[in-house]
Amino acid sequence: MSDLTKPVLTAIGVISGTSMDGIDVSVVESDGREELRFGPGASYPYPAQTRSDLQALIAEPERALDDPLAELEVAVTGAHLDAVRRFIAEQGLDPKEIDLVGLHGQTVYHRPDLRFTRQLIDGPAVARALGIPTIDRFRHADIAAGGEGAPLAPLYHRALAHGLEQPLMVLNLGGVGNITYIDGETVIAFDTGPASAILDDFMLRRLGKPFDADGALAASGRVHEELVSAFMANPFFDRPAPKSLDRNDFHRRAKVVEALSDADGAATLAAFTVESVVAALRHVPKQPKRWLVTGGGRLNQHFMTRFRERLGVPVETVESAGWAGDVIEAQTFGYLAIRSLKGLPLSLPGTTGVPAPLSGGRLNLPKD
Ligand SMILES: Nc1ncnc2c1ncn2[C@@H]1O[C@H](COP(=O)(O)OP(=O)(O)OP(=O)(O)O)[C@@H](O)[C@H]1O
Ligand SMILES: CC(=O)N[C@H]1[C@@H]2OC[C@@H](O2)[C@@H](O)[C@@H]1O[C@H](C)C(=O)O
Repeated sequence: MSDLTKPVLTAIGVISGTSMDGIDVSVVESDGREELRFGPGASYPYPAQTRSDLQALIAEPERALDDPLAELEVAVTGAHLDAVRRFIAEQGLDPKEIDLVGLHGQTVYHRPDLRFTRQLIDGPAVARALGIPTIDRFRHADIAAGGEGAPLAPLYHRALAHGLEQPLMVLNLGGVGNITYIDGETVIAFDTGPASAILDDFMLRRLGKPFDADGALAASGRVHEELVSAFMANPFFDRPAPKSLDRNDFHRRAKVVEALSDADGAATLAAFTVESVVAALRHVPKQPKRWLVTGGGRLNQHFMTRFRERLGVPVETVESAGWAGDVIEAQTFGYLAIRSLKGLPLSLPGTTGVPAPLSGGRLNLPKD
């Protein structure tokens, strides 16, 4: 095992996001503060059976409250282990040079109001199998302290944004949307509302497709403005930050588009997402000078066009700042693993609502 007390560590970060499209893996080198270099990243799909078992669980996620989900956790952990092994082999990395692996795991149910969050991953098993220390359970300490437990990417966004013009808004369009507002020492973050997940579920239901490629269907439809207004009347959008969401929080309400055509339904759901992002401006002190968009939703041209029309300041993908949009979340959990090991905060009052800056994560040594 390497010397974990050295100032700069090399970590592999691993996450499977709420859209469950696969496992993202990336490598970062950092002192846990501003010093930051990132290497390659890659994504590995779940085995089909694991993915469909996860999808079945997500349809009734409250099961996670009293079911240990042991079998599914073994499958998810195995898929993570395979992904890390493949990544190390494909990238020609020397396992001895990897100090730490940060394992976010697969979120299956997130209910901060119940002080409950569940990510499937067995960090100790991965540490033993790889012979490398791992960090898992990134959200637990935050939730236990009364925080939202999410989003956790903001402190990584702050490190990336060092030296860029501010105030800067980073928007992650994953299954759920979340923003990080960065203005010097001020960091404000929260989940904005639905993003890709409601549109993905609609596409699957209506057309058997996993998502609306490039936003083409949404762009071809007509927005049902009354439904958008009714949706935006939800008190969530006025609720001050911090706030976080479960993947399925808006699904029942989004079913109101059921009577619309495929194109109009997609256009209306996309408009929900766009308006919920615009509503984020209610909860930040200044107008951002620039928005940088990450997450799979940045590839949806329709979203990007509508944001540019609605936000009135430059809106670009994170690639325009040299960041790697496909693996930024994996990098996040590599960086946060290093911070966890050093006892540095993973969340702040402005990012998750914890009473004071708080560290977290569980360290699993290979020989425990
Ligand atoms: N070419 C594309 N056109 C339109 N949408 C796309 C495209 N590629 C990906 N997406 C959208 O991005 C989604 C995946 O985004 P991402 O990988 O950021 O989600 P995630 O990391 O699982 O979510 P979260 O951040 O909520 O955990 C897909 O489900 C799809 O909706
Ligand atoms: C509980 C959970 O897994 N939340 C995810 C999800 O996906 C996007 C948004 O909702 C964000 O809150 C979070 O992920 C990112 C990586 C975060 O913690 O910053």
